[in-house]
Amino acid sequence: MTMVSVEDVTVRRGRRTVLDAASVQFGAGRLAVVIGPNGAGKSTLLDVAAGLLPPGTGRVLLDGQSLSSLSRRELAKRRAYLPQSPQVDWAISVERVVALGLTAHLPAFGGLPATWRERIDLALDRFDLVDLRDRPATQLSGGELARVMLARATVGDPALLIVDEPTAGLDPRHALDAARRLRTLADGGCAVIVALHDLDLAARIADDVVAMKNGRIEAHGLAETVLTDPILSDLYDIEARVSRTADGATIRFHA
Ligand SMILES: Nc1ncnc2c1ncn2[C@@H]1O[C@H](COP(=O)(O)OP(=O)(O)OP(=O)(O)O)[C@@H](O)[C@H]1O
Repeated sequence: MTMVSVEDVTVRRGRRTVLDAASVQFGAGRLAVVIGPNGAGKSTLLDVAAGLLPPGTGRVLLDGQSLSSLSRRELAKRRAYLPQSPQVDWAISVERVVALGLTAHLPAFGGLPATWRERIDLALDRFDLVDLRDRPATQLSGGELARVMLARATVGDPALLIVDEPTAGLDPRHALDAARRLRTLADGGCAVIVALHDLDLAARIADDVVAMKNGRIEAHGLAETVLTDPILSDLYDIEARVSRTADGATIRFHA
């Protein structure tokens, strides 16, 4: 079943068209990576798919229902969204930040049910945060905070997870680890949409790739059909060479 369907969506910012008649579908149990140069419109597409930016024209459906018809709580229960460079504005413990990811699922009043505590423990463990649970989130390194935000986004087991550059600032071990977690979530049935600049990582984890440039979707489909020399060379205006490896591909650019 298709989870998210972006249908002929155009978004304008001022006089500029930053998303131009974009149509693409994201399926349950699949991990789609959105690639493209700076300013291509990746974050705009993610914002539209997350229901955070209303399309100027066109529509976005989640399991056949228009996103604009869903209540904010219903949307928050079903999809999690993690923006590029998220911030924490005041001192709050790591554990509390992760617990915020459950807000839409919890009763509006009363204590935290025990089952949800287990979920928080699991999320902390998954992202290697157990030792940091009582630390103020304002006192973490950029990479530690990125892991906390991934834990928050995934603690409620969303059906749709949208993540903008989740590995920026992560060291190689934690970047690979975060990418594997996203892969595992997709394998468990979640529709995962990730914007990534790291194309080698994209080749490792993606089922599908959406290639964007100048607000347009230039190509989309199975990762191996999009991550090719001609498509990447056109996309980035620099010669690209893709070498297939056992667990994905290595992509090199030549000036
Ligand atoms: N709030 C805004 N007002 C006006 N223009 C904007 C706004 N946000 C984004 N844009 C423009 O829209 C275009 C697409 O931006 P977007 O953030 O979607 O690109 P991106 O592919 O995610 O880029 P990057 O790889 O640099 O994160 C860019 O040209 C950007 O300057």
